[in-house]
Amino acid sequence: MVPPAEVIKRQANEAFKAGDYQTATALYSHSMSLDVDNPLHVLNRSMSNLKLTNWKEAEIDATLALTLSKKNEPNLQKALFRRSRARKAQGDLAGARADLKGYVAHGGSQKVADTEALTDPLAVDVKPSPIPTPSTADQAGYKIKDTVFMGKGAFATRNFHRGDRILAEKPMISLPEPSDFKEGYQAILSAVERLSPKDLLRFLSLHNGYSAKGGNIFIEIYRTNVLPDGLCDDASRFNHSCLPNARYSFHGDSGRYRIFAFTDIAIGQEIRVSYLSSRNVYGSTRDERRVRILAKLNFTCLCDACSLEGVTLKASDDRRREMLVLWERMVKHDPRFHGQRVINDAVQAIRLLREEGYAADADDFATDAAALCDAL
Ligand SMILES: C[S@@+](CC[C@H](N)C(=O)[O-])C[C@H]1O[C@@H](n2cnc3c(N)ncnc32)[C@H](O)[C@@H]1O
Repeated sequence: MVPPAEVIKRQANEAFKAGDYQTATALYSHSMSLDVDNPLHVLNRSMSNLKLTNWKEAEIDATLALTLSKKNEPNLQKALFRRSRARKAQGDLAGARADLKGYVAHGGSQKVADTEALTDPLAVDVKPSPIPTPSTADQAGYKIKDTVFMGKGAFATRNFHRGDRILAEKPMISLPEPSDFKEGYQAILSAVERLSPKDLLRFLSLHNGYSAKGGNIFIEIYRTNVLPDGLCDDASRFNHSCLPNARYSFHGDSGRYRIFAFTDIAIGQEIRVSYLSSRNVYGSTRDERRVRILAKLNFTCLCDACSLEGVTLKASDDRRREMLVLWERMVKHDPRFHGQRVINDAVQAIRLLREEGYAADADDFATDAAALCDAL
């Protein structure tokens, strides 16, 4: 298995070769953080910072590379050479000259040093990085930004009506649910290794909910953000709520994840989906949901329903307990004997869903009641 830091550095080098220095610099920052004692990451980042004319950052990177390189002569030469260019560009001519001297002392070419001393760093070929294309989010009517307690989340930038489609996004990684973990593990690593440098950077910027436990960063990020059949850039940013105002589903024909509004959603409101299947949400008490979410997803739910206390929490738990009983009774009803009772149960369940502020699944109860009555 190639260590994640190596995979990331390799893709950073690809971005660098393609002239995408922004992506390269950001990827080197990630690879450095995973392999802190290896000077190559920061040495390479000093070069991409030079390309971006980030002189101060390039100087700092080269200085760190010098410290980490110890007695590695080729690295020392490169670091001193790069730092001399960064220093010269900042007007520190004495510092730049001293670095070039050091470069020669560590085996660098005197002729190259003499030429460098005369070169104007601003005249060095600096290719502009490609202009970023607007993300799906900018066009769709939602914005990914910081929440108070849940990291980032998606917020409406226009009013949505119930039933509106909020997002349709092709997954960055599409993988069927693995049948066994070992096989899944390898498939995830291979899929991450195949990502383009830009997608790898997007992947690495996703939330990691498992980092405190160590392990492989690719697997951790994948586990935190995976939807039933893959992982998306934007869809994976929508937070969970036990009172969701939207839902996601995979649309096989277009190969896209789609998110639809369950309720009207006003500008500025956070759009939240449910990570659990419906009955596990509307049919469970706060404590049951917390246990399930912690075990399956490794976080403690802080949604509005889970943040209730005292009598309002008890009322919510009671409603959800009753909804589960109604649901279980409905599926067990024999329509030949219990036609009216089925309808009463469906009406009561829908009333409880409304009281709870749970916008989904009323149609499930209604459809089941209709199907049972039809069988009478
Ligand atoms: C798929 S990510 C969602 C986007 C994430 N908030 C981010 O910053 O990118 C899942 C993570 O978001 C946070 N999260 C989502 N819903 C939450 C909730 N209801 N309560 C607390 N944290 C939540 C948890 O840290 C979880 O591991």
